[in-house]
Amino acid sequence: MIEARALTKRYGGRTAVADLGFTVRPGAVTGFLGPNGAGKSTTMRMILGLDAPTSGSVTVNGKRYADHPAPLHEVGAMLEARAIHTGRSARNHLLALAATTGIPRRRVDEVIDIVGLREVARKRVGGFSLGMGQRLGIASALLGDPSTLVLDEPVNGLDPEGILWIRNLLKDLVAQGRTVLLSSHLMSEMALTAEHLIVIGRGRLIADMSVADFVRDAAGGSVRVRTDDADGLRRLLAGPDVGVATLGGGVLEVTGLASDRIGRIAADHAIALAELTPQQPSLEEAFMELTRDSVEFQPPAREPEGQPA
Ligand SMILES: Nc1ncnc2c1ncn2[C@@H]1O[C@H](COP(=O)(O)OP(=O)(O)OP(=O)(O)O)[C@@H](O)[C@H]1O
Repeated sequence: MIEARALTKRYGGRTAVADLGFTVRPGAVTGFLGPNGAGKSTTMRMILGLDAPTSGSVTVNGKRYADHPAPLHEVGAMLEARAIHTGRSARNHLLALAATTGIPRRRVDEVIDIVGLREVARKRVGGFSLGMGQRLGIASALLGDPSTLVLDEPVNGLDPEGILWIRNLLKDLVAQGRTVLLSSHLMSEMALTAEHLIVIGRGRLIADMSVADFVRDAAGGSVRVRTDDADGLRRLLAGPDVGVATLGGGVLEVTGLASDRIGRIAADHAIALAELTPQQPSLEEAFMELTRDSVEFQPPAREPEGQPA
């Protein structure tokens, strides 16, 4: 369990994290999302005691990281997957890490098996692919058998097979009752991996919700309708909460009415429809909409096309 309370970090005059409060619970993968520079890495560093909060607090299993007598048994982390001495074998790297933290040698072979590196465990890490490096990073995080895992962009640069592997591993880890916090800037990836989302922008909390709620909220799109009688249908659809944009070529874009209702109104008035297509915004678009006001650099706003005055 990770709990942040009024967590704030300032670097000089710059506020990286501002008054952040959230709880990451066991048993579900929690995605930590935000545009570049939102403060994800800073927050993760504070969880792991690598950076001190300017004010507020963040605890793992009820205590600050530094107050745990054996923190590696409480929380495992992967911040930079490739920051590993390249001359050593994967096994020797893990053995050295285990030796300095009082973890038994047999745990090294266990984690090597969990991450599927047994075949290459005696090879030099310098020759590892990005995917193998990520597996080794996760093996290091699991070494102390921690109840909480903090992973910064673990799927970055991985091929589809590697992404699927991490996704399944994380599901297994939370099924064992662990707490997993996983950062990403890709909503589409998160929707497949996480069950809960914490979204931040400019260091502040924007959303703390289930992925199911996010997907449901994102589904409020428009409906594209094509007909030879666009003007007639437009008049019939008009209403206080309905928006109808004429896109040309007999195409209307309707908001505020479901497609089945539009089809029924057209049928009742004998208007033939050539097309009736609900337009769902992608999760990525919904995420960008949610964080729109908090991205650091924005392109100039575009005027919507064909919008009636
Ligand atoms: N050591 C530092 N000194 C000064 N400013 C910093 C430092 N670390 C981070 N920042 C600033 O704090 C803000 C948050 O950065 P952070 O790296 O936590 O964001 P992020 O969400 O992890 O972004 P990204 O997805 O790009 O990694 C940024 O504006 C960044 O420039």
